[in-house]
Amino acid sequence: MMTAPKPSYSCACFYTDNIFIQEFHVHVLSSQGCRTSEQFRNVLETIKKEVERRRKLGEESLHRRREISLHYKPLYPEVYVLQESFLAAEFLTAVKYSKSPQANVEGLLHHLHSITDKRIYRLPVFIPEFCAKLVEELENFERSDLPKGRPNTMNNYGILLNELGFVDALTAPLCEKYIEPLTSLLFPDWGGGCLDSHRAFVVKYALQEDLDLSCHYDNAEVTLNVSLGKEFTDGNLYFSDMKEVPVNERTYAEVEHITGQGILHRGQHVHGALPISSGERWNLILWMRASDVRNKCCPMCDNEPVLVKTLGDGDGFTSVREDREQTVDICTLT
Ligand SMILES: O=C(O)CCC(=O)C(=O)O
Ligand SMILES: [Fe+2]
Repeated sequence: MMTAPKPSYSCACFYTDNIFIQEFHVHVLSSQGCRTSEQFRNVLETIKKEVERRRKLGEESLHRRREISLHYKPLYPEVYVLQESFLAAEFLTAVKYSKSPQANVEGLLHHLHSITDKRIYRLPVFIPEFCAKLVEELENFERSDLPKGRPNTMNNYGILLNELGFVDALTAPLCEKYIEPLTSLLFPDWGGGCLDSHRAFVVKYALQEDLDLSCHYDNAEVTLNVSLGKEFTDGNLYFSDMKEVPVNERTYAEVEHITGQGILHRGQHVHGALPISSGERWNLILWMRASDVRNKCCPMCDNEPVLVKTLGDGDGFTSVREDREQTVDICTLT
């Protein structure tokens, strides 16, 4: 029996809510108002443009992917295929422990560094040589005149790794074989044991470009953020609390970047990044999704998702009913 490729879905709130207004460094819902009519008009215009951009996102991404696969010549083809030699020894030990029959969270915590009591964990992930090569590869791509998809409206200089072909042989096996054993112990209550898709991108900060990242939560159940270098000062991450904690009750913890080391946190943990004051900062971000969790409650609007079929990768929602219909259609044809 043949099955068609699985359709992708976003929640309808992607086309109405959580739109970042650069001028005020805030995310707004389409229904929120402003103080002056001029502000309101500007905000409306920004929202209109952003909604338009989001609607075309899937199609444009597929177009870029095709162009890149036809015309881009990688500098280091080997960085697209995960090898254990890219991974830090401490990471491999933590993964091995997590896969062992006696593994439990207390035991795993001996292999990680807990940052405060906020369920934020640091551990070495990549060896520095791999980080340097990956950044060089991405710089090479940046120099090409091929089209580039940016991660989101808060980040204008990062790169979407799926468009370059990094998912199948690098980030997917990294998530499935190495990260999930850890997250299933650390975040079982957030789908850490049933992560089934992810969005992979790099963020880049430099003096004439983006310097910092406003406070936000991710469209993810669990996030891994790995520092890739290069040389920079400041730019620490900061974490407050889960998004449901009232703003006046939130406390903040700052987290430094160390090349090759990753920070694992819950996607709904509110966080941001302070401005760098010199150099260039690159980080690999994996927004990992669990359809079991998000199918019940969309992490961006906190409602049961209203599924909208999208081109491209979608946001990790699945539809049991549609998938069944999809299989039936093809069977009828063959
Ligand atoms: O700047 C960073 O390293 C954080 C990036 C981040 O939080 C995100 O893209 O979701
Ligand atoms: Fe984030």
